[in-house]
Amino acid sequence: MSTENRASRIADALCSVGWISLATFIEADLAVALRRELHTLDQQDALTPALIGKGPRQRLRADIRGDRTAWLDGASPAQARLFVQLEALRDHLNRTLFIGLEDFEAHYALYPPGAHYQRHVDSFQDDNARRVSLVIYLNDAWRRTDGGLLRLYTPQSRLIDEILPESGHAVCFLSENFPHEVTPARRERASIACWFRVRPDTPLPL
Ligand SMILES: O=C(O)CCC(=O)C(=O)O
Ligand SMILES: [Fe+2]
Repeated sequence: MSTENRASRIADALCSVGWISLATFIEADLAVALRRELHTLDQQDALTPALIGKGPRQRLRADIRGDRTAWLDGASPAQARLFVQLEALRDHLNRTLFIGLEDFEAHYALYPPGAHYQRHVDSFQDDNARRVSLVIYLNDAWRRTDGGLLRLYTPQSRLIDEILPESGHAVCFLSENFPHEVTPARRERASIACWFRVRPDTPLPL
């Protein structure tokens, strides 16, 4: 599927049901290159325990989330390739949904065995700039028994789907509307989480 077709499937889903799970968001060789880079960063101790909250409220809570993360800057060849796709998606969503996504931020996340991420929504109490969440998975041959499932809920807390974090797969949803959690992983779990953002203090669409 072309980048344009993929983007239009995502746009259609976001404006109808508000979420989509995609079996192939990035090509297999790009997933391999990104996973290698993530492991190199880990070996260099460049990943830091993820914090929750924002600004002065930020704190470390391994009981809430146990992953280690590193922001992407788009500089390496693999990241540059990914950023072209993310930028094309941002542009497409803006042209079709008129949501004014100004930029995106993306981080690598590595969940060691035993780590999880409690149920949450991706926008902050005092900052709702994040409008679209996209998580891309980088793990080979993931089985349900490996845990580490993304459980996605409706705004009314009904379970919608459980997504396996299999290499190349992605899930995309409206950041404010869909609570979600990562169940405890039984093996190391690698991913990239991205958030497309509007300018701060933009009112929510009616
Ligand atoms: O890795 C996932 O499946 C979801 C991660 C997540 O919810 C987050 O980083 O906000
Ligand atoms: Fe999240």
